[in-house]
Amino acid sequence: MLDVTGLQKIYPGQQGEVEALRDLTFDLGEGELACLVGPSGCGKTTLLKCIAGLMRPSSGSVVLAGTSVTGPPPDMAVVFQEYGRSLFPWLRVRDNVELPLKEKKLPKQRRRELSDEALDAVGLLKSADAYPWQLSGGMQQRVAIARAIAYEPRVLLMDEPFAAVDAQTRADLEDLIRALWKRFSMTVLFVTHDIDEAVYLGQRVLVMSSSPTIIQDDVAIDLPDERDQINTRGEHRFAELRTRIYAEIRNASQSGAAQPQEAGKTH
Ligand SMILES: Nc1ncnc2c1ncn2[C@@H]1O[C@H](COP(=O)(O)OP(=O)(O)OP(=O)(O)O)[C@@H](O)[C@H]1O
Repeated sequence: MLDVTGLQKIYPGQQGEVEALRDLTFDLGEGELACLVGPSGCGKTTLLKCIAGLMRPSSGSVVLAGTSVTGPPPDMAVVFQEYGRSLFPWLRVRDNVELPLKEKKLPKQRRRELSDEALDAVGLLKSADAYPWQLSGGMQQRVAIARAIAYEPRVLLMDEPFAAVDAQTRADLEDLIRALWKRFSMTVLFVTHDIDEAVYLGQRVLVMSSSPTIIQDDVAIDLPDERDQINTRGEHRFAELRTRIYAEIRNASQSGAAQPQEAGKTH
């Protein structure tokens, strides 16, 4: 579904070049929910921008459903961390959600159906006529998620989307993402620096090394599919998985890039 092969990104700089990504290779199957974690500054955002077609890699390729990504693909949506900057304050909630659908040139009635369904799915149908600034941070992020879902993407990319909300809201949004992923059968790539969040959400966690970056490990999350904030996080297996990933990230931060794992290898 999504194939990333040999991805490298070098930024030019006044004090020399920065090799943000060295050699990233992995693939996501249709309908998979994978999380990507790594130490601060390892290139998570850079990778997501390359996958979303917002930035050209220096070498390597991103292929979505057999087509090379050279610009924003039509069936991909992205949710960024900064919901405050991603919503237009002068547009009501519904108009924010429908804006990309207008760009898709969908007729008015279809736009309304999709925005109703998406706002209902995130529990905000009653706030459709409010302005973003009248809503809490968590509600604004739900609007951004509704906007992404209404677009009916095959692939949803999320870049640390819950970093700026409080712990309880974050837990609710995590459960919302898993519910939406099941309901809309999307392929989801979720970037986070929070290891517990990655283990709780994902079917798979890709661990990035420190910069210059490779995929250091690809961990299958063999927890039951039905997840629950209290019971799942209390499971012995949850603790084992988080400890393993935590140790890898700490080692990566201390020692720099490690040798790459075989692409797609799981444990
Ligand atoms: N436009 C740019 N020009 C030069 N260097 C850049 C640019 N954008 C990012 N970098 C560098 O590339 C590396 C990766 O940055 P990136 O923002 O992708 O990492 P990140 O993992 O998302 O960071 P964080 O965890 O702090 O959000 C960093 O060393 C950063 O300084």
